[in-house]
Amino acid sequence: MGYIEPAPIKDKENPFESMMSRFNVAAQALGLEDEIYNVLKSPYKQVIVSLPVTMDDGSIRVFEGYRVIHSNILGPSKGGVRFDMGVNLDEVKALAAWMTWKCAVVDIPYGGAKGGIKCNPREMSAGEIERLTRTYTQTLIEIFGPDRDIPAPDMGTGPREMAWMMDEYSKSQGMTVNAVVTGKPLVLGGSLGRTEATGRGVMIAALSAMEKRKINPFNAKCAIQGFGNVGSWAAKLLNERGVKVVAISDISGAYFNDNGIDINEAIAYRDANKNSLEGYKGAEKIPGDELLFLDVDVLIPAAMEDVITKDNAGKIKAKLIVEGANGPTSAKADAILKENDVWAVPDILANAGGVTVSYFEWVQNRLGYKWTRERVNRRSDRIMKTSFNHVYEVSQQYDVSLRIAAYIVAIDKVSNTYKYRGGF
Ligand SMILES: NC(=O)C1=CN([C@@H]2O[C@H](COP(=O)(O)OP(=O)(O)OC[C@H]3O[C@@H](n4cnc5c(N)ncnc54)[C@H](OP(=O)(O)O)[C@@H]3O)[C@@H](O)[C@H]2O)C=CC1
Ligand SMILES: O=C(O)CCC(=O)C(=O)O
Repeated sequence: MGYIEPAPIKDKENPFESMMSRFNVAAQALGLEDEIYNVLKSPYKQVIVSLPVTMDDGSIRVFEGYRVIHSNILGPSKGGVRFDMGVNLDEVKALAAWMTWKCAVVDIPYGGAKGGIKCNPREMSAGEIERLTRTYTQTLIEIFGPDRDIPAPDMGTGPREMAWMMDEYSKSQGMTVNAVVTGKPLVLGGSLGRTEATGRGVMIAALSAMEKRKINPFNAKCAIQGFGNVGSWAAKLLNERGVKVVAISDISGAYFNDNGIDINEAIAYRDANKNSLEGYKGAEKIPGDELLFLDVDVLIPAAMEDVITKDNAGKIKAKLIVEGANGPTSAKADAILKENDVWAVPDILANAGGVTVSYFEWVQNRLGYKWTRERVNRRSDRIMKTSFNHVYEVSQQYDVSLRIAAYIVAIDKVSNTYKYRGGF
């Protein structure tokens, strides 16, 4: 009985409904036909699997796993796999739909998918995680494929899990198929630049938005929630470009230093401290939630969904929110942010650097050729800048927020492609 789940968090907005309410506004602005509206709002495939795994003590535990393919209109579906106790079908459905819109916003030829396993990897040994990852891959072997559905890392997963997935899939095909997942270790065909790609894209989106809002990076203060892959890379890269990062956080709490945190020191501390900032002395420890309400120019939520809600959006002092995480702002908070003239660079634009470099990884695997880091960064920076400028122009043209503009760009692209393909 050691595996009783925590009680669900009450009053959380349903992430799929949150996604749909933005989709509806954008669909209306575009005058989307009912027939296409119905196709785009419905996930194409939703799979729930039971995954029996032998634990280290010899017991067998059954985990619940998911893979949702929201759309394959633009191409094979693409999206990460999350290992977390909060994983549930509505969350995975929302995350899969966001992948469809994200790939469309940055104009890469993928549909959207997402997967996850309800588990707590922090309480599992490497062997248990490996068996779970391999069982998940094996159970969904018919779904995955380099031309069908291509997983990648998300919260709680990384290159290690992608290596196991690639190996398990390859064994089932009797040959090495490295293009079946992205975010792999370099030796298995991973791309230079993928590890930092999402944080790098967040940095480009933040600097592009700061320019439009006339915030000088060299005078700007920034707070970042979440110090995992996305948050720590965004912190490091923004800091290198002059932005003072005054607050960071992880599950252990938030850490504030108005003179600026030494990000390289914080990363080294985390890496030497079982991946946790607990006990970090380079800043004052403050309650985790207070980070959101600090007097900063830029706020980067880079941890999880639904942290900026109708109940706390009014307390945000930042002029700019750049969404490193997927779905950090609930739909009901949008109006409050608009009223207070807080701009939000939405997830489907701001964190698209990750999937962009995943696309480059897949292209390199298929070419059997490796690009230099410089080429990867140059091309992904260009895509992020071009996409930001496009979304900004659409927001001016339709007089809507950057979020609704990004949905307009995405829905327009997917619906036009659908019309050309027809017959779905
Ligand atoms: N990795 C990628 O390429 C992409 C990720 N994303 C999104 O970015 C977000 C973060 O993903 P990623 O960085 O990969 O995940 P990681 O697992 O690497 O990091 C998550 C971070 O969030 C922290 N965190 C979790 N809960 C809280 C909390 N309640 N308060 C403060 N911090 C918290 C974790 O702390 P601790 O370690 O202590 O648990 C950790 O620092 C997710 O929404 C993901 O979907 C989006 C696009 C691509
Ligand atoms: O890199 C990828 O393919 C997907 C990353 C992801 O899951 C995301 O952007 O949310």
